[in-house]
Amino acid sequence: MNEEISAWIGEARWFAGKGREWTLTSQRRVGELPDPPEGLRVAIELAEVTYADGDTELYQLPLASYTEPQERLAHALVGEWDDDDLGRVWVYDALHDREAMALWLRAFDAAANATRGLLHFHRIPGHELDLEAHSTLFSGEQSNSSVAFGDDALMKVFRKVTPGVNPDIAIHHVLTEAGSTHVAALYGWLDLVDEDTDTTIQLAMLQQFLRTASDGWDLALASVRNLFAEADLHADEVGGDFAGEAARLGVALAEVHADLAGHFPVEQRDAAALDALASAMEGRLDAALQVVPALADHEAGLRQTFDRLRALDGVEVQQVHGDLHLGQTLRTAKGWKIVDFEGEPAKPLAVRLEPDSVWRDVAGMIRSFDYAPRVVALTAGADTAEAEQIAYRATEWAARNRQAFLESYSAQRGTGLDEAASVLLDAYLADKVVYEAVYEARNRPGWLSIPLAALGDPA
Ligand SMILES: Nc1ncnc2c1ncn2[C@@H]1O[C@H](COP(=O)(O)OP(=O)(O)O)[C@@H](O)[C@H]1O
Ligand SMILES: O=P(O)(O)O[C@H]1O[C@H](CO)[C@@H](O[C@H]2O[C@H](CO)[C@@H](O)[C@H](O)[C@H]2O)[C@H](O)[C@H]1O
Repeated sequence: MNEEISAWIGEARWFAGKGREWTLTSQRRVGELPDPPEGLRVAIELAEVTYADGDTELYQLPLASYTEPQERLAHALVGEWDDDDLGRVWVYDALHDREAMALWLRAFDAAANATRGLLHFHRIPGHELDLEAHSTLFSGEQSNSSVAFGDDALMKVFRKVTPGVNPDIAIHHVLTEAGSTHVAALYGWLDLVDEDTDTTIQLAMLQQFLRTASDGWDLALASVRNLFAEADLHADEVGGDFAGEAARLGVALAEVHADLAGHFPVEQRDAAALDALASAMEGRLDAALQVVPALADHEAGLRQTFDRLRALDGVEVQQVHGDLHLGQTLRTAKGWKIVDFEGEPAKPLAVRLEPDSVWRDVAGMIRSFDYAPRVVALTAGADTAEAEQIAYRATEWAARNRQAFLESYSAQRGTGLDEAASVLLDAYLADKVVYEAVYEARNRPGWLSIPLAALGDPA
């Protein structure tokens, strides 16, 4: 059984340890969903993975064990073994299984704030769940697993879990209660509460499903393709101009930042904190240079950018998104929504809840405005003459949308981009480019030229 579970984890999209040496060091059942039909058990298990260097990670595995094989779930089979209680069982990834997901939804609905053993189901009043809705598991490269229930609700099951507050739930909770129009409303969440060890692990989040929304990244790519198809026109002249949307995104982000500032602590950090921030950025550059040697051509300029932080007196910090890019935005008929407030998955939970500068989020979005035209240009396959023209237009598209976004963000916030803010923004932009260079080298080497191009010509 352990080998089958290990093989399945190793292949899973959400497993963060691909390419590293690891073993499954423990697995425990922490709860079962109530009222299953005869011949089915839906259990939530936690699997501990230990890496060769001693690091450990905990993964959530919701498993549906049937006493009969289920042909319809053949694609989601984890394994087949003898179980102490049920005898021979066929075990499937429960998220693919409509029967199992219906039980999960009913458990959320059963009673406000019900407790089932260690599992605590929390509900926010005000929305009646559609219990007849069929579940559909989202496909795609995601860190977690999301399941839609008809067009009513979306449940995100966190895969890599750690004790403590999950920022995605905490932030959605606060913004929902604040009546923010820029997030999908939170309907509920599931905690695993271990009173013996006094720890809580947040396992899942149930929220409004934005069924008709379009992904911001896809919309941006469509706009760029429109521009590239019109050889003689400029970004402001083609039908698919994105600047209006970029401006609306700026307003949405400023409003979200204002709501977050109203409900989480806002702190003033001194010059020593800025020194530490600059050192952290330099440290990330040092590590990145080992992975992407081409960064060495830009090292001096990057170090100067980080160093400029040390000349500032202080910085205001607050709760931010932490990992913002166009792929975390959804355009609905009613405006832009921002999703996935989990922060950078690679960072520990406690760090992700630490306040940061709003300019980190602004930098994240600006990087996306640079990526979109360059991604289209990379796949355009143009000859040399055309490539020059396309590169020019890519720069034009990025600059136009960056400006529209920044202007509307600053206007909504009521503060312009003063000198201190420019220094911060430049540092966060540089830090993100360094992060992206490593990300692309590891995950999409064909796209490494995108962050490198953002650093300009080598010094
Ligand atoms: N409330 C929602 N309604 C519809 N789609 C959503 C909603 N929230 C997120 N999504 C989409 O689901 C996918 C995964 O969401 P995300 O929060 O980024 O998950 P992950 O943590 O797994 O990266 C993304 O494509 C996102 O656009
Ligand atoms: O969505 P995640 O939190 O998993 O973020 C990671 O993957 C992103 C890619 O999907 C990556 O974003 C980079 O590529 C995007 C285009 O695919 C681009 O819009 C972003 O600006 C760029 O940073 C992100 O960096 C990484 O953390």
